[in-house]
Amino acid sequence: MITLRKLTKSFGPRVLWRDLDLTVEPGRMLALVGASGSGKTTLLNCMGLLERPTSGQVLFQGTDLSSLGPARQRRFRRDHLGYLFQDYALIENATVRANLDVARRRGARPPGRAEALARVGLAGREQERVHHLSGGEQQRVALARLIVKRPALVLADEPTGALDSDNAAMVVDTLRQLSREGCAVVIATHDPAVRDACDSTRALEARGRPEGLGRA
Ligand SMILES: Nc1ncnc2c1ncn2[C@@H]1O[C@H](COP(=O)(O)OP(=O)(O)OP(=O)(O)O)[C@@H](O)[C@H]1O
Repeated sequence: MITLRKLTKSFGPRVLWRDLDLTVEPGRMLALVGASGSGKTTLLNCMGLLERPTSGQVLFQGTDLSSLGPARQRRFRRDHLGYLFQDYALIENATVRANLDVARRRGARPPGRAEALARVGLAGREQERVHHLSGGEQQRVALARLIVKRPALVLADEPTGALDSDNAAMVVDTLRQLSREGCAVVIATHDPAVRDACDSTRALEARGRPEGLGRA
């Protein structure tokens, strides 16, 4: 379970969000929505410890992640966190197999590589180089990487933004399957179909101007 407590993020005088409280339980999918620039990516990055909030806490299974030292933060990312991006974020000049092996944890239980690839419709494609695959196939590799990793928390940033409807449905179905297996899933999205497939929605407000300046 991940809990945000009174989380605030500012860039200079500009407050993106203030005193945000949020909990995502295992087995649940949350859609983060809001206008472009409302801070969805920044919020995911704070949850994934890629960025520091200005104030507040990010609690994972009761531990305040922002209070951990760099080594324990790295371990959290390695052991518990899975990311899914619009641009796939794979090692492009490596094989499908190598991309999955990076994620697989030592001593991990099945599903293994072959089963994960079968689940995303890429059975037998282990030896292919990622840069030879289509965009939709690359996102399927990224999904297979999540399946072999089985993270407790998946943060997905516009994961269907560049995909056709079949591949988008594969993304939603796979994230739903991961949530059924106990994962907490947070998806930043502009896609109403993805939002509707989630259990709940959190809308971030667009706050274009520095606080205290009022409306034009
Ligand atoms: N390091 C930074 N320094 C200053 N401003 C930043 C920084 N990172 C993000 N921002 C600003 O914060 C705002 C929120 O950005 P963010 O990418 O989180 O929005 P978003 O809701 O994900 O947008 P989109 O839907 O277009 O992806 C933007 O105006 C962006 O320019």
